[in-house]
Amino acid sequence: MGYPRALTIAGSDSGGGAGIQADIKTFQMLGTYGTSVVTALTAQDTTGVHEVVELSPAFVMRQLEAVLSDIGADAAKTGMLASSAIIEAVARTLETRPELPLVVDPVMVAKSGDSLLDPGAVEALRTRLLPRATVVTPNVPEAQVLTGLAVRDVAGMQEAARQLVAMGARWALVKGGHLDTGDEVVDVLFDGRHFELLRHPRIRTVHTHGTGCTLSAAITAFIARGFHVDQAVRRAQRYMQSALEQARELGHGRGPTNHWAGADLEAIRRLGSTSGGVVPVPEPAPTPQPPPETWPIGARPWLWRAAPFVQRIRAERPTIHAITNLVTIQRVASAALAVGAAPIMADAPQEAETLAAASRGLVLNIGTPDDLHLEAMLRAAQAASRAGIPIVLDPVGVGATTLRQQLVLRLITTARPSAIKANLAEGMALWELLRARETGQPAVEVRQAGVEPALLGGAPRPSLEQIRDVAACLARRLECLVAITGPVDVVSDGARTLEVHHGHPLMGDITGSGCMVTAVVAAFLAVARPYERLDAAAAALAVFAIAGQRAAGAVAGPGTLPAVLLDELDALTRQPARAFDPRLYVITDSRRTGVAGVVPAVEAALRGGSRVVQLREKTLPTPALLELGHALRDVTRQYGAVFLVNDRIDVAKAVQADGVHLGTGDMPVERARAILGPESIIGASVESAAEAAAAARAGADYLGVGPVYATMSKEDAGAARGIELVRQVRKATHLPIVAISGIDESNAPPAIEAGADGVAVIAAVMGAPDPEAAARRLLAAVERGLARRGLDGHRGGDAS
Ligand SMILES: Cc1ncc(COP(=O)(O)OP(=O)(O)O)c(N)n1
Ligand SMILES: Cc1nc(C(=O)O)sc1CCOP(=O)(O)O
Ligand SMILES: [Mg+2]
Repeated sequence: MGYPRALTIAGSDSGGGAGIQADIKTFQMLGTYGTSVVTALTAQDTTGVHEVVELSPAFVMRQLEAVLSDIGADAAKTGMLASSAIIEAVARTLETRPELPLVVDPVMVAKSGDSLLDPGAVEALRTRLLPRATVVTPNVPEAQVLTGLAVRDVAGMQEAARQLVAMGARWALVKGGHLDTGDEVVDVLFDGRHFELLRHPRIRTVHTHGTGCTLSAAITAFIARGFHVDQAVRRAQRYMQSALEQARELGHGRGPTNHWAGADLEAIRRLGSTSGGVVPVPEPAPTPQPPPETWPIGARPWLWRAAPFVQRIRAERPTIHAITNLVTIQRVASAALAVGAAPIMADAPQEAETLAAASRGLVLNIGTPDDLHLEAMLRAAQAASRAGIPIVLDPVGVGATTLRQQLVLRLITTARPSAIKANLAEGMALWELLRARETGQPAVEVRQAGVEPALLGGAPRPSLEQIRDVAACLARRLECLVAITGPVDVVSDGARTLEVHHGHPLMGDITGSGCMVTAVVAAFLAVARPYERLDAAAAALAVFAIAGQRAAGAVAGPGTLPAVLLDELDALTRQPARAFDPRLYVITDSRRTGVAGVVPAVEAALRGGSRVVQLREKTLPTPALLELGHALRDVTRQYGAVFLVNDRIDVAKAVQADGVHLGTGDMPVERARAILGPESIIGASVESAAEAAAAARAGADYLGVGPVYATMSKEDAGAARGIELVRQVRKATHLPIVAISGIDESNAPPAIEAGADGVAVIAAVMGAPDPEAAARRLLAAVERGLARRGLDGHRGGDAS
């Protein structure tokens, strides 16, 4: 494997603290091979910029072509670009590499106050580079110049970020160091839909020369290594904080930051010593590859997972605008309709923008790539992109012709889809196409190690592991979900990869099943929250595959399959399985509420958003338990929540609860399943990864993982194990996990970030003076944890 490659296009700082020099040092430190295109030379030191010599735009272009055509790049950044002519040269060359992630650091003024960009060049920066930027990283003064806004506070930074994204940048990171926000610096990260406020302590140092260059170089390095933009930004900020903290005195003015931050200086020193021997240069850090997730084979957990999305689709009836091929147009419309969405099949370019902007999801299927469809797709894509509407791209037959390849590249760069749904051949062709564009070689000549030989020349079908790898690599490259469908469907966001083991071979014998599933994915994404998108896409694939499986079992052949498939899709989504939404799981305790207070407290928790309730009463006599059970069953049904009984299978059956929760000393899961049947929900308590794996094998549907923190509610709970227990169990299973014991609003987010899907509580809700408000606050805390985990791109733990 070669090195991840990071390219900087910037000016030289003879003082070495900023510009090209800072970038290359940062690239090297962060495990990437750095290359450079110099735009200007500055005679500069820590006291200021003494003279600037610009290079000719033609020579800048020459350098850029040299680097890209030979070494290539996995990510690039721009820094000081000096003039509009240089910006134009850079923009024109980068147009030929639309897939190359680009970090634009809009350098205008040095820390010393000296200008580094012609005033006339700001417009070129705005119109030629911002639309090409994967992420733009202005500080407050730069954001003001680019947007014309007066930025005085965080709200102003948010507005500036919004405008920068409206100008075409995919992400905007507006850095707040210049604002007076006390001991804390707040940076704003915006992806066109959601703001993240990234807070970090202000480091009081004068040695800040090159901070902007270093941060943007670090972001570039992490993107080159395969991190999502948001992960790259967070990691880059951590590096930047250390570089500032560890800055040392150098020169007579504002000294540079310490690019060695975090390095093993002893090892580096030994490199040059005669006595210590040569220390091998460490291998660049491999792209993080968290273990793949495989969902259980059974359909039930998938249907639960899909249920919240299905319920939302049925309730909200999202409009899905589909521009699709002529062969399958009717099937695509029917599939969207069957899951409860409202399809609009419109391909006239004149109305494409209006309809796309008025929809909740856009399907772009390139199967009929004539001029009409092409123009309609581009117009709709841009409108949807601007409005933040999820776009699902189906690159039908992308390997077949250059026309389709060019169209896909244009759509990817101008529209930035939320998801790409491809079959295996298309996924492979896309991968090859991107590699080829990056190295400047014709696609057919790209033959590298790994999965690629298998893509070409009729080689055997790649293994599931290789397909997962391709999906994850494509997702990282394209910053979107990538689903590759086949006997096993694989979907990845670049960090997490899920598999769906459903479907039926007969599905391959009907025209347009791939096109249909694309519309279903669009409907699910239309109602998904940002951090749910991977799960939503996987659930869409699963629902479609399960419908296909059921339909195939009921028909004589492929002729009748499409009709029965639509019936199954309709049935599965019209009366969805009860959603098992484990985010807030509330457990009763009449010792806290009084027996008469149990139902009112549970009802308040349900109003506050809890969707799972467990009857756990260790001391009540059975008749009282039955009475409470009946009442709780009724109230939970009213709220569409799941109702479970602790320990007592007999009581669960008698009151027609949805299932039971069992501990290690209770009825074994297999025996409970035999008694309760396949549709009941059975939860199991586990205290280790081994117990989790055993419970999953035994057929548990979810796991209660604890004790996480200390509790007053269970006398025989063992010693608190902390969130590490959640992390370990998460690694061992793909079942839904609820963290339990001592959970409250303040400590719920870390448990969720460690991999739990929800929290199970007694005291935090049933012991609260206002259980409704307490439930609402706790659910919000869980949501915060889920959102953070979603942004980190994986289910629990830090993969790097
Ligand atoms: C969601 C959830 N997780 C764990 C438990 C504990 O069950 P168990 O270990 O059987 O202990 P008791 O609750 O029976 O004392 C639970 N009840 N719920
Ligand atoms: C029922 C239960 N089971 C636990 C386990 O560790 O398995 S801890 C616990 C009590 C949870 O109550 P609270 O939210 O008040 O701490
Ligand atoms: Mg028990």
